[in-house]
Amino acid sequence: TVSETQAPLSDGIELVVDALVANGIDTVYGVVGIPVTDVARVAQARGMRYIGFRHEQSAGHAAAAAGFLGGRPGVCLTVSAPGFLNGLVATANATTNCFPMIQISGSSDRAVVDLQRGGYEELDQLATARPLVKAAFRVERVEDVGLGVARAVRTAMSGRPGGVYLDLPSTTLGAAIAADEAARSVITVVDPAPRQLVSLDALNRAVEVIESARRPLVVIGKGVAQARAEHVVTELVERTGMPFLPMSMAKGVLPDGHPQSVAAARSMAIAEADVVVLLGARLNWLLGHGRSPQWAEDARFVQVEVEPEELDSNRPIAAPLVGDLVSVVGQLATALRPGGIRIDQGWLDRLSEHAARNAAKMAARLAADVSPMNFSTALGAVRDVLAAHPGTILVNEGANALDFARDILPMTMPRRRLDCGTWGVMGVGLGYAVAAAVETGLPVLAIEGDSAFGFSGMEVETICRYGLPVTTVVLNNGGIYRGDDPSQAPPQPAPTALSPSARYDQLAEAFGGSGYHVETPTELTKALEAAYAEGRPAVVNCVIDPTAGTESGHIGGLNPQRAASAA
Ligand SMILES: Cc1ncc(Cc2csc(CCOP(=O)(O)OP(=O)(O)O)c2C)c(N)n1
Ligand SMILES: [Mg+2]
Repeated sequence: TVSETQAPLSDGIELVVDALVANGIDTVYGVVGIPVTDVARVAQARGMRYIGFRHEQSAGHAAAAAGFLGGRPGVCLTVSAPGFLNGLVATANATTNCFPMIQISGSSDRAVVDLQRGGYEELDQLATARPLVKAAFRVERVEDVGLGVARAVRTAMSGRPGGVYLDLPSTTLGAAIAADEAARSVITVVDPAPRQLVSLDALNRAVEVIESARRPLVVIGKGVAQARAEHVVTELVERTGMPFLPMSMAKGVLPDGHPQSVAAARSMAIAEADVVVLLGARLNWLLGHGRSPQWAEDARFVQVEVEPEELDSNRPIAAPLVGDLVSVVGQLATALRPGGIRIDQGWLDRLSEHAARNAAKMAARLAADVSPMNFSTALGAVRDVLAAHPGTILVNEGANALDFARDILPMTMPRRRLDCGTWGVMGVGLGYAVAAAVETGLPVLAIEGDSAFGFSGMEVETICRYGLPVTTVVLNNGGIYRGDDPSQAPPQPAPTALSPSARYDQLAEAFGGSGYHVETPTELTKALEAAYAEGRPAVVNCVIDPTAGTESGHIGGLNPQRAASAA
């Protein structure tokens, strides 16, 4: 309360909300509790959306997805210690994925924590977060809250985007400050991700390398989707005629059906390319570290990358271009002369023939009349429904559920696919789905392995509580990778086993959503069409042949190669 004479007061809780609003943040994803519940209340009172989750990891994944989709940091709000730790997985994953997000967490009284006196939810959260995120800041003084938020916004967005941790002790949140001083302390960040162009020397070097190519290949990474660089990348690809390969979350930057896409001939394109142009794509494990035999020993790499230290991480980069993708790809597209690259037409023809053969083999698998369904026949039905709803945002996780869906479900627009990403994290699904629906208002289709679904399954209640247009399809093969793994010690279930007759559809019904249990492609098609027509929360329990999967999907080779047991 304010007496007649006293100047109006604000406090840390009001101030953190003022600072978020001043920086264009309109949504907070979180789980409330001590000491942040009033932050969520004040956010709502200020006209922001607060989306309350069942687990902080999903709230954090939602904030990360909001950052990827929305072009400004997503914000996750967590309570101290265990809530902070639950959210930290998502902030670390956002950092690995280069998605801009801020995890704001309450923390316990420093005076007690630093003397380890056994305080409530005692943990040095700043020290815990620092090694796992792009940057971590703590605000001790209430007058610095605006500065802390501004630093978090700029750090999350600039250079290589990532996850930033902002620690707000309960004492800071509760501290009073004169309202006029509070207003003056708020900082609105100007141009959080400034343009960065390359020098003429660097540009000419890259032009020389690219124009020397006979078998060039453009690899489009999710950084292009994140940077909203689809227009300049389309110009570069179509002006030069170079074939391109999209990484999974870059699908749709150019439509998957584009004549220059060589996704269906990926291995051949990678093995035979003599000049590789990496656009917002890192030569990490997802690209075999750029090593032979997957890649040609003498291939030369041009890399457009905002983080200089990424260059040469796996292969020497013949022409490094350090800057932001929109600026640098625009410079490159202009500098490359039409017809300046003499691409080997015979190579292009062989790639097209190979891609057409692979596409025909896939089409046969999708149309196979088998029962029970397998991944191909189920996803063949999904593919046809998705084609009728091109604006859909697709969320996808699992092992086989991921690998088959990535190859079978084409994307035609950028930022319409969200999946396990660079870290291969299970548990992103429903958090990503919530953010996709909240941020875009578009229909969301989550294609989930049954194990992957379980990591965030309770968020079905969140989806139902907000009435979001999210349809979750559980590809239920009764296990992690497959459902027929023999147990080493019956009657114990095998380590990979899940309930073979689980009815995930009934979870939706428990919270007022629609549930569908399907065993054929026709039933799956009908369920999806009904869910789209309703535009409300739905879970489709899709029975898949338990023998249909392979251990670890396409990356089984990463498991330990056990020489002893092979002997
Ligand atoms: C946080 C975390 N914990 C465990 C794992 C290890 C894993 C990789 S893929 C996967 C699930 C595979 O089963 P699912 O039923 O979803 O898919 P399918 O192959 O179609 O049967 C697990 C548990 C990862 N990557 N992340
Ligand atoms: Mg499974």
